Amino acid sequence: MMVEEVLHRISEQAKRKRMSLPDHKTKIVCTIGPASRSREVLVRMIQAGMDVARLNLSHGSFDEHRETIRNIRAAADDAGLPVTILIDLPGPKIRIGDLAIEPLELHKGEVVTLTTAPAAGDPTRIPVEFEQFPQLVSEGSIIYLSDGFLQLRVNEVAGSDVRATVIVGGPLLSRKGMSIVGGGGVLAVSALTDRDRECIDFGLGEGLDTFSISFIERPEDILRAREHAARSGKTIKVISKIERQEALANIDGILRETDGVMIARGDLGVQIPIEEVPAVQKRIIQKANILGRPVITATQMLMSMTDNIRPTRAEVTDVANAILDGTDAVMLSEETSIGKYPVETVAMMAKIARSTEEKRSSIGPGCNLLGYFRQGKGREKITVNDVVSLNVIEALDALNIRFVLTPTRSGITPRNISRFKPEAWVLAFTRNPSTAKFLAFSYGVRPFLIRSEKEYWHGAILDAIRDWGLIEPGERVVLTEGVSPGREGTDSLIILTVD
Ligand SMILES: Nc1ncnc2c1ncn2[C@@H]1O[C@H](COP(=O)(O)OP(=O)(O)OP(=O)(O)O)[C@@H](O)[C@H]1O
Ligand SMILES: CC(=O)C(=O)O
Ligand SMILES: [K+]
Ligand SMILES: [Mg+2]
Repeated sequence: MMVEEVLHRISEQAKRKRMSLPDHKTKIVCTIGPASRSREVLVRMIQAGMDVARLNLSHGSFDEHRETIRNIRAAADDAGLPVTILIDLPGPKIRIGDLAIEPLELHKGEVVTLTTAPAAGDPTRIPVEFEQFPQLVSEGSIIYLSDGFLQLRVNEVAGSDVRATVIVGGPLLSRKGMSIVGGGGVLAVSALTDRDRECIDFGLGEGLDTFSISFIERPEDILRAREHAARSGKTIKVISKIERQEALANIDGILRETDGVMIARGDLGVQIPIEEVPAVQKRIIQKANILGRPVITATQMLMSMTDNIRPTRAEVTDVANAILDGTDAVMLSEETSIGKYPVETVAMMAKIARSTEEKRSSIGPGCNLLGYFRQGKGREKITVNDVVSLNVIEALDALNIRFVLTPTRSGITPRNISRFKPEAWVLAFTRNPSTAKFLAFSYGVRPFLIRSEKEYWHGAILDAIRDWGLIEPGERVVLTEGVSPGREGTDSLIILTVD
């Protein structure tokens, strides 16, 4: 009965369309906003390759996001493809409020007033949604707006008003972020704010369990989020957004505690010298790969496609380089939330990913992860699971195998294989919906939800993939399994020839 049940479930997933896998393995995360929240656009984005829909709770109301969540679920059903929803928490970011006229054009040399007093309707005053703001700046402070695209220099502080001269002008939109350099004020707010807790409750209420925490400082910030969810009896998956200096100083502890990590280059590029971003990106990707944590490279990847149908060469190269560095996922922000070409941008991402992945082996690995584990430091701390994943990679290469089948509870086994960025697909079979959802962030992993007991998995899984037409008769596949009694996790691999 168990076997029938699993077959029924898997074939249900496959029946909608004859099972096919994408032509690329890099996962694509898209920020959903006014340009993309309709069911119709979402279906096309999913078909173009969107794996994860990101809702940035810094923007929009709970009601709006609730409707967007409904649309995403309906669109995923329409497309017959899985989509994971990521809730991005606002964090302690100082933002400007809603502008009376949008965009507000700031001109070089002009003097503007930023104010924490109600400024509604007065187009000459820019509201700031942070009461202590005037205390954080003083004459000479530099204020960066909108990820540093706009710059102001403070002339004077008068009560709740701050007057500043525009050094670098341009269009300003509502609710853009602000970053202050110089001024003596210290921003002493925890990475997990009260608003973040409300947003976690909102997400849990919508049946979601994957959250990204903005401006994480240290591992304790992750624990606070986990504890908050635990009060409602829930377990959550946390993606730590690395976007400030303190997080870089604590990166090893953060990576150990977190489920996944995002290189949030928008804020990071203002919080640290911008020229250090490329090296930081490579270092975080390497560390995340070693620990088998999925890593997302985010912000400005195809920025010019917000307005144009074609990206720049530099942007295409940036996406390709992040993939060669070993990123699991790439993310789109403005491009899909407010851009003119959300669907085309996703399709472009997918095209760059396919082409880059095809050439990865001839270009050579960005970081030598295999070497790390086979000699040097990785050798000392090696686990049984590490050894199994290394043996899987060896078998895939030596025998030219196209599929690894991994029954999994926590997702560790497919993630540990995926971190080597193999050419084979990792098909992960799990009974845990949360595990299946979170594997959407891992390179080259396709999760399937099953209901059967472990003993019945092998036959059922093989039957199902044969039915899908993914595997040719006579083809070899790798299957991982846990056989040690009383020990959790994978400790064995089998090389099976499909009849
Ligand atoms: N739900 C939304 N409603 C309206 N506009 C949105 C929404 N989500 C995103 N946007 C727009 O897209 C822009 C880019 O999105 P993004 O998620 O990068 O935000 P951000 O303001 O840079 O903040 P963060 O640092 O948290 O990412 C936002 O600044 C905003 O203008
Ligand atoms: C994504 C994000 O928060 C950033 O790039 O700053
Ligand atoms: K955010
Ligand atoms: Mg940010």
